[in-house]
Amino acid sequence: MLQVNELYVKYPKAKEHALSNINISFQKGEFICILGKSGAGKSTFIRCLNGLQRPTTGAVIWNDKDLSRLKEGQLRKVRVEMGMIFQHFNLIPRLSVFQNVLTGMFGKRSPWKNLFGIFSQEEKKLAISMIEHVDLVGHKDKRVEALSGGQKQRVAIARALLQNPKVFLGDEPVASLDPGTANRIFSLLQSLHNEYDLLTVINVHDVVLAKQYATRIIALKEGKVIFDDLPEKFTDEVYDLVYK
Ligand SMILES: Nc1ncnc2c1ncn2[C@@H]1O[C@H](COP(=O)(O)OP(=O)(O)OP(=O)(O)O)[C@@H](O)[C@H]1O
Repeated sequence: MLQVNELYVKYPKAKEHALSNINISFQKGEFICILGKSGAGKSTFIRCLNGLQRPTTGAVIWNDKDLSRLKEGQLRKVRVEMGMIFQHFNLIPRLSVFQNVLTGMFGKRSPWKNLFGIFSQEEKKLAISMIEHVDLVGHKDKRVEALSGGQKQRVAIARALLQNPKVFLGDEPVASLDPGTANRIFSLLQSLHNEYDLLTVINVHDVVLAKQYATRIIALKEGKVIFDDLPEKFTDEVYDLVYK
């Protein structure tokens, strides 16, 4: 479904590659957690999957298209199929929950409709159903800046879902949340993953969360894959290898 071939990324002026020789195949239905120390390359990797980061060499193949060869306009279309959530939510703080969720449709509509905020009844209904899905109905008209971190991440999840994505990507989506809230967000992601039959790929610091929710764990160290297997195979010895 999504494939990474001989992927290398080197940032301008950096001495070392941020990612080296990554070869991975992802299948629909997998719930994958990416682990690794700070600076291991997790964020760079996840951003390569939807073309936010261009590889220096190598390919990211999505439905027979090599994303690294697409122009920015073509990439934007592909990104509609890949919902993404972030550590700092990337919402518009002064807009309401409802307005923020509606922006998830922007990639599919004409720019002038977006500019004037014109949405059909059907589009509005869909946005409301996503807000229900993430359990925020009572907060629909509140400004996002008035919400808690966990609620903000729920808004971001609803916005990403409104794109009707096939892939769900998360770049440290629970790093700013307390452990209980982080667990509830992962539980929500897991149930949406199952309901919408997605491929989910999430970077996470918390090994316990990864082992609880992932169907497959990939660990990076210094830009290389050093573990790619079932969560139960992620033993204490592997932990030491990854984090020491
Ligand atoms: N824009 C950039 N310019 C130069 N170097 C960068 C840039 N972004 C990341 N790097 C470097 O690339 C390497 C991988 O960074 P990346 O952010 O992908 O790691 P990470 O595993 O996501 O780290 P963290 O958990 O701290 O977010 C690091 O050495 C980092 O310093």
